[in-house]
Order: sequence, then structure tokens, then C-alpha cells
Amino acid sequence: MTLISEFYGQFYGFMELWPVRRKCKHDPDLFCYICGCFTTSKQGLLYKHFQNYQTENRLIKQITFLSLMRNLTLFTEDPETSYPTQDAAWDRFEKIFMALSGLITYAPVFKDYVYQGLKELYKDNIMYLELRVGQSKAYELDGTTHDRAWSLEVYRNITEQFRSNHPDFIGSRLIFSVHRSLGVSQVKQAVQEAIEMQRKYPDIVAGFDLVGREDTGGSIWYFRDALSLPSEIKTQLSFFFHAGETDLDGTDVDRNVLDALLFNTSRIGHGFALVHHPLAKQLSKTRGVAVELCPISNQVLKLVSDLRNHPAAVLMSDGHPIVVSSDDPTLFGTTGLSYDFYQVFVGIGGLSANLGTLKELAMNSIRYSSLSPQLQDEALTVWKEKWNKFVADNS
Ligand SMILES: O=c1[nH]cnc2c1ncn2[C@@H]1O[C@H](CO)[C@@H](O)[C@H]1O
Repeated sequence: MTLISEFYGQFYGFMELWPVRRKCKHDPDLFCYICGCFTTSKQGLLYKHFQNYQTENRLIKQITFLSLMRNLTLFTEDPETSYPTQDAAWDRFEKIFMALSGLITYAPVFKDYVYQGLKELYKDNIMYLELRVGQSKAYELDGTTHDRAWSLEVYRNITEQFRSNHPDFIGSRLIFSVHRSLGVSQVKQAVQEAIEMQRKYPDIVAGFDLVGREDTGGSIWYFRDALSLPSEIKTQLSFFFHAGETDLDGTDVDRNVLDALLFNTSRIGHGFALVHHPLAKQLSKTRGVAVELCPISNQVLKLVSDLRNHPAAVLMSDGHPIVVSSDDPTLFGTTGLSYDFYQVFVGIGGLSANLGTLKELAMNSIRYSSLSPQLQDEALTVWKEKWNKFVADNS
């Protein structure tokens, strides 16, 4: 993650010279990212390159690196031309995820990726992380794949290793996510798996979510049979639904915010449409269901251009519970969470935002986390010490 965002600016000019569409030499029927283009293959072709990487010459290695920079982020100097519509932005966004999947699920890379990710967040003063994880399985070069439990143990072991080197880091918990382009039975299977994993790894599995573009995927209501499974079998699975990430007022998708609340969601991802639904807005406030606000993501994916007009400005002035999140910082060319905090503070909060706003937002991240009340208290104690030092050092 750090690599991509730190080096991107430096190499951007040179990368423009690199031809865009090239056939992959490893599979001439497809285009691929390292050779310079998007593939339609589901898994991406990156794994093929690892097989030959050691023997490639220096120039090829450099080109590989530059191609990765160019193709694996949405960063562009002229977003209005590159992404004229929401469709264009989402199209490229999803393709990048497909390609990244082939890269980061190669088992040794995956372990390093998790560690480097934690390092980058820690450098940005993040003490605790709740991360949505997808369904891709880790693989080895001989073609074998690892099961979900293997990935969960990697997350757990790598986080423990990180904590032993950084004792003030509290830890990370995972939200199982499944793409909303799948069918009801596949989502039901994923819910079943999330229930099993939560039973086996209660310390790190926080719950379940549906991801992907709401405007083109299945609504929460569409998946109602799958999502009812936990209550049918009388078990508990927390939901952290993406809901209302749309500006299509009055559609089924727009009503996802209501259905998320009816399914007792613990937080609402984005909740951009929440202000259009007074009842949902009130329910979410009184139940303490925080909105995960991702300002940079909303801007890049073209839900809002001027952040002063972001619906969250209404939520903030109403004292609605809000947590700030970064969504997919690598893809947006940012790192950590500070960029999003800046946007919330300066853009959405406007002139009435002050030190108290930052304090409230930072504490919300702990208050509305999936940590137990006891762990939240412990985390708040550590956080308060850091906050007092920050204020003292800067006053
Ligand atoms: O802001 C978002 N809204 C909806 N889906 C998202 C967002 N960010 C990422 N993903 C989804 O997560 C998957 C990778 O795990 C991607 O396929 C993308 O659809």
C-alpha cells in the first residue's frame, strides 16, 4: 500500500509514455495488468508473472512496477476526463479490485500485505482497525488454494506479530463481505460461512456485509432470505451493511437504508441517502447506528463534487453518530485516514468545526466499534492519554 501511494507521484509522468494496450506475453488471448492492460479474466493474470519474475531482466522489472502504479490506482491528473460518469468510475474501480485480488492473494504477498497495511495505518496514528475482507482465497504457485480459516489465522497471527512490535496498537477485527452481484444462494452460503467463522474465531470476526455498487447489484431486500439465516437458526451475526451509497432517490436501492435498519445493522456504510429518509435517519440516531462516512470515496465515485454539499453536513449538525473511514485509500492515491479526516473537518464540517469535532470523531471510532464494552473502555483510556499529549504538544 505504501509503495503504491508513495511512488505514484514520482513515476506518473514517465508512466504516461508507456503504451496502454498490450497483449499479455503469458497468455496472448488476454490483456493483463503487468503487460499494461485490463484482463477480463476473473482472477487476473498477475500470478503468472510471479512464476517468471526472478528471471525477468531489470527493465522488465521496472516496467512491471510502473504498470502496477498506472493500473492499480484510480489516480489521474484529470478526473473529469478520465471518469466522466459514475458508471465510468465504478467500471474501472471494480476492474482494479479484480486485478489486485490476483496479486495480494498470493500467499507470501498476502502475509506481507497485511503487515505493511498495519504499518501504514499505525504511522497515521491509527490504534485499531475494522476491515472488510472479501471472498478471494489465498493461493500458492503450484495452484493450490488455502481455505478461509487459513486467511483468518494469517490476519490473527500477523496482527499479533505487529502488536508485539507495537504494543500500543490494539488490534484488528474483520467484517466478512460478499459481492452483491452474486445470487441469493451464494450469499446464503457466505452468511453460513461467516456464522461458522465467527463461532471459531470470535475475537477477530466482527460480522457480515454486502459490498459492490448498490445501483447495479442486489438490494438488501432481494437478499432477505439469505440475511434471515442467523435469526432462523437462532444465532447471532452482526451486520455492517453498506447502504444508501447512491444519489438515486426513490429507487429500491435508495431504500436499502431502511432495510439495513430492519435487519438490525450495527453501522451503515456510507448512508449517503439517509437524509432522504427521515424515519431511517431518526431510527439510526436513536439506536446509535453510526454512519461510516468516506468523503474521498464519495468524491472519487462521483456522488458529490463539492464536499460542502455532502449530506453528512446535515447529519453532523444534527449530532448524528458518525465515524470516519477511508474506504479504499490505495485506489484513491491516499494513505491511512488523515486525508479523510481533513476532508470531513475542512469540507463537510465547515467553519463551525473545531477541536471538539475532531475529538468527538476520534472517540466515535472506538464507541461505535465492534469491540466489547470493556475493550472499548481500555481503548478509550489509551486514546485519551494520546489525545491529551497531542493537545499539550500543540498548545
Ligand atoms: O465504497 C464502496 N462501496 C461498495 N463497494 C465497495 C466500496 N469499496 C469497495 N467496495 C467493494 O469491495 C470489493 C473488494 O472487496 C470490490 O469489488 C468493491 O466492489
